[in-house]
Amino acid sequence: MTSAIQVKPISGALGAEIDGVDLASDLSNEAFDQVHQAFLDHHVIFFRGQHGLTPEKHKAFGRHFGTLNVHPYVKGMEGHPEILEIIKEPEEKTNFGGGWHTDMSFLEEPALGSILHAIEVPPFGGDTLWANQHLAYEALSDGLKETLEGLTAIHSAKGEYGPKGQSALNRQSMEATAAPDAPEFEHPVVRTHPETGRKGLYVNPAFTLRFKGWSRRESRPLLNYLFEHSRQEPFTCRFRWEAGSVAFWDNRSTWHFALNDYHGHRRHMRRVTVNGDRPF
Ligand SMILES: O=C(O)CCC(=O)C(=O)O
Ligand SMILES: [Fe+2]
Repeated sequence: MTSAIQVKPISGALGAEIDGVDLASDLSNEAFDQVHQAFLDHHVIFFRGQHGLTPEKHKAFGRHFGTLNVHPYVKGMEGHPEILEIIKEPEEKTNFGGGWHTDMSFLEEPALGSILHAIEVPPFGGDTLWANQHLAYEALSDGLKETLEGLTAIHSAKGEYGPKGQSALNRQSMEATAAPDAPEFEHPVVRTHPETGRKGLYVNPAFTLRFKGWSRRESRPLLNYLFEHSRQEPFTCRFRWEAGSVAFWDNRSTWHFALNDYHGHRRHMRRVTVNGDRPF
């Protein structure tokens, strides 16, 4: 049987739009395999016009890939604890996800992927950017690659969700709990993707605090170098949302950044987060 699914890359680095899939319908095994393969090949995939994706269907699609996460610090949607309502009201100044990060690297088993559904979008702005962390790793010198291979990093939510955090804490439209005592977890700096075997950088500006066995001050210069390196334009793509658009990204191989450039307008998204495994 031939399939109507089409995969159209949106940049040379990562990201592809998928045509011919209704995420609210029961996907055939063949369609599901194609979506999964596109996800692995392109690291973030986009679907347009998914107006029928109810909270139940959104969760059902996520469950194809793993169990669903209930965020430890941000309150979920009424009746759907696994769904985060990411809302910015017109008068709010800060936004959720407004700095480069990968979701939930502060857990022992960080998120595999996140599935974001646009409910209401501003007339301009509010785009999201992604950065391919395989490309970031591959662009490093052999010497630095070798050094980083031997390093472990400490991740925690205590900064972002602590007193000076940039996250959802100071926002009215999303209820977040302060977590100044959030636990620390160790992850390798160079992570091997569990499904493709490809290596990538796995540190990020939001949740990586320092290298294991190094002080914070010692870690800062090298971490800052990696943070600047990893966000370079040739590693990125940028997506323009419409109501009904869906993005499904791989948190094991990408960073993302939600632009906050639509003051005076409302933006409302819903996210389902798929649990992942322990990085190695
Ligand atoms: O609102 C967005 O575009 C992305 C926000 C974010 O970081 C997330 O949903 O994980
Ligand atoms: Fe995020």
